[in-house]
Order: sequence, then C-alpha cells, then structure tokens
Amino acid sequence: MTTFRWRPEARAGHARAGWLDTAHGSVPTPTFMPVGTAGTVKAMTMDSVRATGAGIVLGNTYHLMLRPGAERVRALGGLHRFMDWPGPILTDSGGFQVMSLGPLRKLDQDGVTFRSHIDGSRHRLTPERSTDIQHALDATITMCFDECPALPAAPDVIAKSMRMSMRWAERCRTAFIQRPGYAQYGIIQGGTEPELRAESVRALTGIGFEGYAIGGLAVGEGQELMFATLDATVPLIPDASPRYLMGVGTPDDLLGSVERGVDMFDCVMPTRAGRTARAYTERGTLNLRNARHATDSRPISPHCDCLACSRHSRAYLHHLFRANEILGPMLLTWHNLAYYQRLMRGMRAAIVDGAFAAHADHLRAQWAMDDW
Ligand SMILES: O=c1nc[nH]c2cc3[nH]c(NCCN4CCCCC4)nc3cc12
Ligand SMILES: [Zn+2]
Repeated sequence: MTTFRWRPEARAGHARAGWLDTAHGSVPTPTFMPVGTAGTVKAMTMDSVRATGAGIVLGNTYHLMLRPGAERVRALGGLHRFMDWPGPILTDSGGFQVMSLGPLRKLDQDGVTFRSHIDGSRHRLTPERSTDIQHALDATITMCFDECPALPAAPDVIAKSMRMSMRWAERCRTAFIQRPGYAQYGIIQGGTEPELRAESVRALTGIGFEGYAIGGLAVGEGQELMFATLDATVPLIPDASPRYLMGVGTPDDLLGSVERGVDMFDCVMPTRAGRTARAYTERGTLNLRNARHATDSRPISPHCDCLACSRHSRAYLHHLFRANEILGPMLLTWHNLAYYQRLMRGMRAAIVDGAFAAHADHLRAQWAMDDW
C-alpha cells in the first residue's frame, strides 16, 4: 500500500530534489507536468508523452465535466484507463478555467454558475461538486476549488477573495475521500501581498493537506513580482510538503522557481508553442516558420534525442508548418516537451551533484545566446 509523500534527496539553498510517491508510481522532483486538458496532451500519444520523460500529467475538471462528463469517465474506469496513462494525474479544480474560459458566469459565496464554452449549457461548480468530479475522474492529486483573482487588485479585494477560497478549502477537505497514495492540495492565495499569503498558508496548514500549491500567480503580475511572492510564501510551507506553482512557466520562470523551493509545475507553453511553430532550445526559442530555416539541415537542437531532432531538420519542420501539415505540431510538441523534461532533469541532477548554482549560471548564459 503506497503512502502519498514527498521524499527529499538533495538540496541546494532553497532548491530541492526528491521523489513524489503516489498510488500511480513515484516521480522525481522537480517535475514538469504536460497539460492534458481534455484527457489528451494535444498532438501527442501517451507513448510519446512518456518518451519525453514526463512522469505526471495534468487534466482539467472544467473541460472533462463538460465533455465527455465525469460520470461517463467514472463508468469507463477513470481517467487513467480512459486516456491510457498509468502514471499519476493531477486535475485542476475548475475555478480558474471557468473565470478564464466560461462565458457568462456568476460567482457567489457558495460557488460559480456558468455557461459551457462548448454549447452554452448551464453548469454549477461548488467546492463539493469539484471535489466529487475529481474523485469520479480518479485523479491521483485533487486540487481545491478556489478563486484566482485577476491582478492587479486592491489588497482588500485580494483579502476577501482569499478568505472565500480558504472557506472553500475547508469544504473541499470535508468532501475529499482519503485513499492511500492519493492526495488533495490546498491552493495558497493572497495576490502579491506577503501578509495575505502568510494568512493563507496558516489557514491551509491548519486544515492540513498532502501538498500545497501557490495559486493566484502567472496572471500578468510579471516575473519580478511572481518571484518576490514566492520568496515571501514558499519558506512558510512545511518543508516535508510538495510545493506546486500553478500555470508556470517559461524555462527562466522554472529555473527561478526551482531556486525558490518549488517542486511541481504545469504550463501550456511548450504544447501551445509546439502548435504555433515555436521551438524551445538551449539558446532561446526559434520561430520555425521564419524563412531563414527553409534550407537549414541541422536538427532543432544537437542536444535533443526527440523524434524531431533525431530524424529531421529545421528545414523539414519549416516545410511542415508552411504546408500546414499535421506532422508539424506533432513533432514540435514532442520536441518542446522533451526540452522541458531535459531542463527539469538537468536542474535535478545539478542539485544532486551539488552544482546547482553553476548550472543556473550556465543555463542563463546559454539562453542569452540566441545565435543559432
Ligand atoms: O490560483 C489558481 N487556482 C487554480 N488554478 C490555477 C491555474 C493557473 N494558471 C495560471 N496561469 C496560466 C498562465 N498561462 C501562461 C501561458 C499562456 C496561458 C496562461 N495561474 C493559475 C492560477 C490558478
Ligand atoms: Zn528535439
């Protein structure tokens, strides 16, 4: 019987390398979760997701409750069976997606009523309903139902929103069905206000969760304010608990956040960029639609073992995107996810080897050289 827990392996300042043990296997941290919104990592098979080195993927309550429906996924054996992903799955709780996707929504102290962006049908999410849906999906890690306020916002607006999310966290914890190897994460809110962040951490650790997410960021506040908020918040989270920064981010965001003690990440950037001809490399990004790649026989990256880099040239990817061929997004999404996984593995190895500071300098120097 597996107990859900994060095990430390090595440290470098606030940065940590460890293992996340779950009912669906153990994952090395720090870890990047490919976004599998509607039960698929867009343009990827689950075998190719595994081949990139991913250990855990993210699904979305909002999308899956609208289509195909949580009860249907439960009847078909849960999300692991449905999408044929045997590893751990974390599901976001839906509040953020309703506020950013759902047209016509009404927020009240009890939850949110909204219309589906797919067919306009009416739906309601509450802390209990979101928790029940994530149980029906058989999510390995269930996220609390919260409100992510738009930034910038006045401190009293942030405080009111955070305190409502803390009341919702209590209701989520009550509704959560505890099972060995499964987890529920509280989501820390409080905008960019250190005192409100501290109040939120106290509220959530008072309830007690298997892990803690830093929510309410990557909503336009900018990297400097995001890092300052991490500096004020992460040290207050119990050391033995896994920390997850939601919606982040660029390679530079990931490096700075790992430096500040974050263990888990998710972001649509590598997959969305893969569909829009933007390639991530050790020296920054490339727009492969650009004519300068039309005759370039080199791989996207000489350091990459993905299908695109081992078998094809930049010229071929350029052609595929110019011709609007489906293989373009497939190959480039694979490459971008492989790059993100290689970045996480490299940071982890440097922490274990006691060389993290030097590795961070090397990464930043490389990204500054966009000369290929
Ligand atoms: O506070 C949150 N609670 C629940 N889920 C969240 C998801 C989030 N995703 C983001 N940011 C996503 C940023 N991403 C960057 C690439 C383009 C699309 C948006 N902040 C979040 C905060 C939250
Ligand atoms: Zn590659």
